[in-house]
Formats: sequence, C-alpha cells, structure tokens
Amino acid sequence: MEALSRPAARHEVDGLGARSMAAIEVRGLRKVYGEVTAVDGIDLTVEQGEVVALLGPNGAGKTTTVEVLEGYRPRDGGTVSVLGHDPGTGGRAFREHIGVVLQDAGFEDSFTPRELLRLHAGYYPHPRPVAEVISLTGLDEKADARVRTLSGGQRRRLDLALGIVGDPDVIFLDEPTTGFDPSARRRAWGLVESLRDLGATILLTTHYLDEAEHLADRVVVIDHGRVVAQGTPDELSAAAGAATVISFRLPTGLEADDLPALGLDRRVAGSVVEVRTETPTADVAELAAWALGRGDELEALTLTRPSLEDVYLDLVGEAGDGEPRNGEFGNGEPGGAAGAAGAAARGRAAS
Ligand SMILES: Nc1ncnc2c1ncn2[C@@H]1O[C@H](COP(=O)(O)OP(=O)(O)OP(=O)(O)O)[C@@H](O)[C@H]1O
Repeated sequence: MEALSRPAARHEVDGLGARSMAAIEVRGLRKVYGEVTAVDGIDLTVEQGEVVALLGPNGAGKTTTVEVLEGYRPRDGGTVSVLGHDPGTGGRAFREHIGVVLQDAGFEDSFTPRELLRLHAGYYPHPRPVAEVISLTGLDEKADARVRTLSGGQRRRLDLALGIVGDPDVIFLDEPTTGFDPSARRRAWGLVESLRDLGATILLTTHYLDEAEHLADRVVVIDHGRVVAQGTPDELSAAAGAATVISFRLPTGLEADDLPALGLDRRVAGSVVEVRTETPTADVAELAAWALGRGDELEALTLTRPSLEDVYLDLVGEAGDGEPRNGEFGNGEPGGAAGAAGAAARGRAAS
C-alpha cells in the first residue's frame, strides 16, 4: 500500500471555529418515508479525526442517516451539524470539505476514471493530485478505460477515488468495500488508515464486522432507526456482558467434576471443557495452579474474547430482526432496541 504523499494539512473550515468542536454532532435525528420511520431519534457524535463505523441490519437506517449528514436528504426532525454547518443549508462552503462515497453512485460511463477524477477535482479548492488518487485506489490499469468497461469492484474503487480526490476533512463511506476482492479490500483499509493518519474524520457504514473492528475507533449499532449500542468493540463487549471463554482438554483420567469451581458456567463436549467467565485472569490463574499442583498439562488451552460479530448478533438478533439472540443483551446503551420500520425495497430519490 503506497503512502499518501502529501503532508497532513487539514483545512480551516468556515464556521468550525474552535478545533475542539466535534466534527459531526447529531441530536434527535428523524426521517420518515411515508409510513416508514427510517430514522427514529438518533444521537451521534463523531470527534475530529475519529473513525466511526455505523453497523446494523439491512433497513436499519444507516444510509438514510449518512445521506442526511451529507446534505443529500432533508430530515424531518432533530439537529445536525457537520464541521459546524447544517448540511441542509451548508452549500458550497460545506461541500468543499466533505467527501462522499455512495452505495450506488451513477457514473457517466463514456468517461474514463481519469477524466471523471479531473472533473471532480475541479470542484474542490485543494484537490489531491489525480495520478496519486488513481494509484492509491489501484486504478492504474483502468485509468484510461471507459467506465462502462470496469468491473463492479473497479467501479467501487472509482467511487472511493472520487470520494477522496477533494482531500476532504470529513469523509462518508457507505459500504466502501462491498464487492472488493480480498486484496482490494486490504488496500482500501490501508487507504482509510492513511486518511485517518492525516487527520480526516471518517464515518463509514459496513456489513463487514471485521472491517469495523479493524478500522473503527468506535462503532455505533443502529437498529430500526435507533442507536442500540455504541462504543469501542471492547466497551460493547463489556456492556453486552459477553463473557470470555477459557477452553482446554481435560487431563486423561479426570472428570469435569474434578475441576475447581470456575467461571459463570461450563460446557463439556467429550474431553473439551469450555468455561465462560467474566474474570478470566483470576480463573486462568486458579485453573493453572490446580493443574500445576497435580503435575498436569492442560492441552489446547485457549482464551477467546467475544468477537464484535458475537456482540453484534446478540444485539440485533441472528435474523437481523431486532430480536436479541438471548435475553441478556437486549438493552444496549443508549436507547434499547426496536421501533417499527420495515426493510422494504428502497430507492434513492430524495424525499
Ligand atoms: N427513498 C426511500 N423511500 C422510501 N423508503 C425508503 C427510502 N430509502 C430508504 N427507505 C426505507 O427506510 C428504511 C431505512 O433504509 P436505509 O437504506 O437507511 O437502511 P440501511 O441501514 O442503510 O440498510 P442497508 O444495510 O440495506 O443499506 C428502510 O425501511 C428502507 O426501506
């Protein structure tokens, strides 16, 4: 992954004033499409230089939220500030400082990526060099091909290229790596990390939990138009009460009943024991002391932390229907789950 060539130089933004102001501040955001309440009172703060991932099942309201923040959709309630501007009325001064990667941006497909990037760069006061952006997004081979000849993943790279060519302060990435092959994905991650290192604020939506875990300082889980949990992946695990699992093989000749009392509960499958615990350090120490005292080696001893995927599925339910998988994790902070919003077909016409 090539490094970005230009030094960090965030721009002064009209109206932003004190640099301590959050880059994005949303309070009580609401958006209704006819009968469907797509966004039902979302509060969201993204600090300058922070990378935040919006997660949630299909139809949760992520894209609608991001489109309101980008100024592409009017809202029905709440207050929104992006770099000190109301996106609905920010105009050019606002647009010059944001970069947008939409889910399905339409291209004029008789142009080439280089032509489109040059055109787009012209809208910004301090664009990145087009050749650099082409190289960063891995479009070198296709830079002068007609867009209509690009594959789906290559078009997505062009989306990304168009989103960063203006060297924006705030970048909105709506499912930025959907359709990427694994190496293109890694490259895109590297690019996002470089942009963050240069001080950009990034709000991304994704369905790839490993992507959120890898890139985001903080994740915000949305369901039925509401925030059901937010925090770092570690904080989410803690808030959800997700336990760590200690797993090992029972020493030959022993039964599970021979073990010391450990953890919240334990499961035995054949000779493998799994202990769920909220105090892994103490329990591992006790288990190790017990085994050492007997002169036993605990084979296949592992400690597994709950992944973001485990926590996410507990929050939104495996069916993505807003029903938690079990009773424990339903009340993520803040807000609690569930309003009513169908996951019907969606269009992109502003309404
Ligand atoms: N233009 C529209 N007209 C009517 N309903 C819409 C429109 N756009 C979105 N919706 C509805 O609003 C709700 C939220 O949709 P949104 O696209 O914001 O969700 P999402 O979380 O981005 O979903 P996905 O993960 O599938 O992209 C859904 O019920 C959707 O059907």
